[in-house]
Amino acid sequence: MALISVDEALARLLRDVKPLETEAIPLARANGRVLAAPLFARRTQPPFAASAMDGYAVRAADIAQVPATLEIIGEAPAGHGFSGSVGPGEAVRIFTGAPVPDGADAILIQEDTERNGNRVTALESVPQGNFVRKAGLDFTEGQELIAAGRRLNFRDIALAAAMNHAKVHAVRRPRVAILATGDELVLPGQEPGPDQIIASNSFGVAAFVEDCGGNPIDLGIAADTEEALAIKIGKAVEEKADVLVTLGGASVGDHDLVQDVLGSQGMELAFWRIAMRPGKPLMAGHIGPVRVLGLPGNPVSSLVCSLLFLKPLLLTLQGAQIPPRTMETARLGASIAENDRREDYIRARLSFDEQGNAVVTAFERQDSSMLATMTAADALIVRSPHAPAASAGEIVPILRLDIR
Ligand SMILES: Nc1nc2c(c(=O)[nH]1)N[C@H]1C(S)=C(S)[C@@H](COP(=O)(O)OP(=O)(O)OC[C@H]3O[C@@H](n4cnc5c(N)ncnc54)[C@H](O)[C@@H]3O)O[C@H]1N2
Ligand code: MOO
Repeated sequence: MALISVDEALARLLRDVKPLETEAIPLARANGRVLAAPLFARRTQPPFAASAMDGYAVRAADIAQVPATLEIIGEAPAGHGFSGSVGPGEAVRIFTGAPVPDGADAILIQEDTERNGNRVTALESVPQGNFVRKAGLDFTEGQELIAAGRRLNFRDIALAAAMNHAKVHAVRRPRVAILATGDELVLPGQEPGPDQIIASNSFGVAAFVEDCGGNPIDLGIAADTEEALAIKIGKAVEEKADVLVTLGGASVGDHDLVQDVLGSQGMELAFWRIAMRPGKPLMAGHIGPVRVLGLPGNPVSSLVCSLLFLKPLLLTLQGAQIPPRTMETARLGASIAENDRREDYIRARLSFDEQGNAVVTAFERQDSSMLATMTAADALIVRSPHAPAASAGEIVPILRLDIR
């Protein structure tokens, strides 16, 4: 089978993927969730003209000539407006966030005054509207402020609260069953046999699923037998997973049985093997409603493929926009060789030169088993198929690893 391009693989993976059902959730649990419907302001903010500073509510005309002494007729702390009206020669002691009383048209900050009993002397003049936040400065009732499909972040949560939403409608989290495969694997904390290693991929992928708004379901480790694999794959269907991620056993070896067993469980294959490094043996398909993504076993391959394929799949299931693969560029810190036919994702360190330009330097060793390099990396340099050799200083696309 020929290798297909990353773009073609993504298109096949996402074909016919529809957003999951929606649910109402408390705002306090909405971080990272995708809005199912636009959010409209349920109130105007601020709801009244408010003071932006601690000081005195005055009539600007009264202090056009300074010094000018005014009579303090009351006080307005936040949460307790002054009910009277400020007349000529009068002022109200006011604090940040309090409603500006009728009659006043400016705030004089306390640093520019001298207080003497219930009189205050203005030492500076101020223009009308000084330090007054008009009603609706931030937003007005009915305004659409957060679009459907937005993955809520800390700023959105604050805004949704200010708009007076205690709950929001979000797409439910995708359920993602994760199955490690291989006789060589034991769980962290166990004592591996002489020919064994610790299973790392399922932990990394589960954390990544959470980062993408999904709920990981750990199916454990299946031994390299058809029976063991069939039981675990059946479990993913039983658990009503939206996605089944298998790890390893995707390549061409005699013990790479995953695809065969998935096939015997009714999987329809969307693609297998792509022109990408790392990640060549990537496979996708579906067993009825369960989307299957077969990630290669090499640890870095499983993580890079998660970034490039699992993330768009989980975002699409949640009705969210998929960001472009690369949005940034950097200058090469050292030359890189010409590329072959596979789109290459090169682990690299980011730094900044004296002018503040981002500089990206590839690690010398790029073996897809090296997790320590993956953690040391800040970004992946993205090399298109057959990209010519590039020298230090040339600008290349990068994919940052430190953003969620
Ligand atoms: N003759 C060929 N051999 C290989 C090819 C090929 O095209 N022809 N492709 C290579 C590439 S590229 C990759 S990537 C690997 C991936 O193969 P599999 O998906 O079948 O993965 P495994 O063989 O099961 O494992 C590969 C490697 O990763 C380790 N591993 C597996 N699962 C885990 C886990 N959960 N945690 C940590 N490490 C894991 C496993 O022990 C192996 O070392 O195939 C190449 N071979
Ligand atoms: O695709 Mo493999 O992932 O190059 O190591």
